Amino acid sequence: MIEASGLKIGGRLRDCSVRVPDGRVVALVGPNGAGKTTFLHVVVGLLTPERGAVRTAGEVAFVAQDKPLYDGFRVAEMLTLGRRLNTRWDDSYARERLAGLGIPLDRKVGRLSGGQQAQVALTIALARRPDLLVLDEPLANLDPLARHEVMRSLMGAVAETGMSVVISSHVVSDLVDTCDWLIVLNEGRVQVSGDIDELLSEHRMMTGPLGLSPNAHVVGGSRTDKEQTVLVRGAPVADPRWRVRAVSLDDLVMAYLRSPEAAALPRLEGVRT
Ligand SMILES: Nc1ncnc2c1ncn2[C@@H]1O[C@H](COP(=O)(O)OP(=O)(O)OP(=O)(O)O)[C@@H](O)[C@H]1O
Repeated sequence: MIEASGLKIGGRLRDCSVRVPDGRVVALVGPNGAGKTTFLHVVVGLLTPERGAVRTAGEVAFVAQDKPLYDGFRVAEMLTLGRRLNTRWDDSYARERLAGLGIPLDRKVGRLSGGQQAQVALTIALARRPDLLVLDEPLANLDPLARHEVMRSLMGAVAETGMSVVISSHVVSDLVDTCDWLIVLNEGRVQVSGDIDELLSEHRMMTGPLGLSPNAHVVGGSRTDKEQTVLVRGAPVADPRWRVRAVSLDDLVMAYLRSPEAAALPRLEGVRT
C-alpha cells in the first residue's frame, strides 16, 4: 500500500496525492523532468518533502536509476554485500534466480551485459524479500529483448510473492502487459491515478466532423483540416456522426500529457496527512 498526500518539494512535486492498494503493479509514467525520480525518492524515504506525507506498508526495496552495482565486484561478492546489509536476505533465492538466468557468480559485474546487470540489481532487490519493490527506470538502456526478459522475470517474482511494485518508465508499451495501476506524473503533479482496466473502460476515443460537440467530458484532442479526434471520459451520447473506439493505454497517457490541466483522480478522502 502506498498513501501519499499533498507532497511538495519546490516546483519538483506540487501537491501530489495518491492511494494505491496492496499487491498492485504500478506504472509510473511521465515525460523527462516530470518528477518521477523525485516522487520515488520520497516514497522510499530518501527525500523528505517540504509538505505532505507518505506511508508504505512493510519492507521496501529500491533499485535506483543508475543501477547500484560495483563494476569491480564479482556477482557473488554483490550477494555477500546484500547478505551483510539486509537482515531479511534470502541467499538461496538469489543464487537460484541467477543460476536460472545463466548469470555466473564468478563474473565481474562490469563484464556483464546491460540486461544481465539489470537482472543482478533486480535479484538483489528481490532477495531482500520486500513487501514493496520500487524500480526507477529499470529498462533504460536495454534492448527490446532484454526489456521483455526483465519484465517477464519480474512478473514471475510478483506472482510468487504477491508484493507491490512501482516501476517508472517513459515507455508506456513496456509496462502495458504487466502493470495494473497507472500513475501519470506531469510537471510535478499527479494527473492520473487509477486501476488500468477501469481507466481504459471509462475513456473513449471519438472521431467526428470539426465543429461538432462530443457531448461528453473531453480530456483533450487533436484535429486535421477535416476531422477532430478527442479522448472523452465517461459514456458519450450516442450520435452516428461520431466514430467511437476503445482507447489504448498509450492513447490515454498521451492525451493527458498533452492536456496538463486535465486530471483523472479518484477521491482521496481518508488519506492521512
Ligand atoms: N537535487 C535536485 N535539486 C533540485 N532540482 C532537481 C534535483 N533533482 C532533480 N531536479 C529537478 O526536478 C525536476 C524533476 O526531476 P526528476 O528527476 O524527478 O524527473 P523524472 O521524471 O525522473 O525525469 P527523467 O525521466 O528525466 O528521469 C527536474 O526539473 C529536475 O531538473
